[in-house]
Amino acid sequence: MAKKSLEKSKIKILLLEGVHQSAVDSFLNAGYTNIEHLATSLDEESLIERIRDVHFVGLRSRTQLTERVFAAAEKLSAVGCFCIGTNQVDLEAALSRGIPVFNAPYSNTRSVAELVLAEAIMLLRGIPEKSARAHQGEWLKTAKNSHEARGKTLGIIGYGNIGAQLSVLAESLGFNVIYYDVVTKLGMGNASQVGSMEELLARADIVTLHVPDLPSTRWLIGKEQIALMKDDGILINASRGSVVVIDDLAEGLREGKLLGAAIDVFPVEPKGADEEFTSPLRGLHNVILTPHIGGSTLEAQENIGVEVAEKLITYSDNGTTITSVNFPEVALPAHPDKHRLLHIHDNVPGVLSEINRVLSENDINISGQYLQTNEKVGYVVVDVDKAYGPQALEALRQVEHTLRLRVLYSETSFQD
Ligand SMILES: NC(=O)c1ccc[n+]([C@@H]2O[C@H](COP(=O)([O-])OP(=O)(O)OC[C@H]3O[C@@H](n4cnc5c(N)ncnc54)[C@H](O)[C@@H]3O)[C@@H](O)[C@H]2O)c1
Ligand SMILES: O=C(O)[C@H](O)COP(=O)(O)O
Repeated sequence: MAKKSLEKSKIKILLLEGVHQSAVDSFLNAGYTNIEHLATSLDEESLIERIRDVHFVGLRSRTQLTERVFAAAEKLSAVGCFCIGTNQVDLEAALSRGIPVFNAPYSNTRSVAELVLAEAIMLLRGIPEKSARAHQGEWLKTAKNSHEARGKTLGIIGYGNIGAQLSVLAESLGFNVIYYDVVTKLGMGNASQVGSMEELLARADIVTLHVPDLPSTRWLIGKEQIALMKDDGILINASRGSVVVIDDLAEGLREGKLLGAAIDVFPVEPKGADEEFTSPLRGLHNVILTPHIGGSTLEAQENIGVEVAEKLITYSDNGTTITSVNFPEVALPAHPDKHRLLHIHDNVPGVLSEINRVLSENDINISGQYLQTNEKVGYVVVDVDKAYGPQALEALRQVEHTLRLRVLYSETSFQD
């Protein structure tokens, strides 16, 4: 009887944090029907219980995939972050188990850029305070501390996908744009790169942060950096809560050094809608506080749902790891009527020749082969003629340094 891959209906997919329905629809359209779709995140213990028989997990920025969670996730094949950031996932723990992690690096950049631009204008006009007072029946009609955006300098720290998109939108409104990045980057439009963060802090009327969460960006902006900013400067952070020392920012605002701030991400964020949000910034004038919604637009979420689901489906169906954030990137064109072996191993010399020795000893003809490695892991995709016995697969599993072997039988797809 012809060998069959695990039926798609048996491949279990767990989607957390209200991942958009577009992801569910993509899986269903591709034949994957065993989907659990939760509106919330799960804490570590609950996740450990729920993830044991899960093949693919999808999450957003709140769910922590720790070493303990990966240790419990015996069947986990791949992770989809339905967002940009992947700092919530222990990427090393995933890699050491041969599990690729995917994300959506572009789908919500526009949403963040638009929000930041809107906040910059609101803060330049003192709208948060004026609006709050009006709600209380007061009429704060004054031009004091109110400024046009035109001609102001917007300083972008981190000129990646979001920073660069923001740069274009901001210039079209009349901002002068300067940016600081650890990498030398060509500016969009007339934006110009400055040589140091200190220079940017000193020159910008509004400083906005768009760096990833890295050891080098932890607490990047604290007392010392705020002191370097212009008097009446404005700080916006929609990157990660670990980038700004929030107590120092609160002090800068209370003392009147800064005119205002807009903060979307916090060092500690509530785990759900029923947990109180606490922050030293609560109650301060001219401060916009938002609950980590920079990328939360229907447009972005719908696009992210499709983008990441497709990456997981493609990996499940044919082993493609292109755009994975932690894995060697491999895409081998399909060879009709061949079986596909996906061999994931520690990146040490000699594994590929050992795999080929096993294939040769078992008289298995290779139709196509592609190997990619990163510092830790090697990933080889081999398309082979169908005739071989179970002992060949077992021998491949026994190759020293093997982390994982998957077989995609040509009739359908996927096996363990
Ligand atoms: N608030 C939200 O809802 C929301 C939504 C999307 C993304 N984000 C966050 O926004 C951030 C930026 O996202 P992106 O897609 O633009 O990332 P990106 O990777 O495209 O760009 C990040 C840039 O920061 C630069 N950088 C790294 N370290 C730096 C440092 N110490 N100083 C200056 N520059 C540095 C990099 O070189 C890169 O150009 C990420 O932290 C992401 O998680 C938040
Ligand atoms: O990394 C991201 O894309 C943002 O932080 C958005 O995360 P979210 O999907 O949890 O809103």
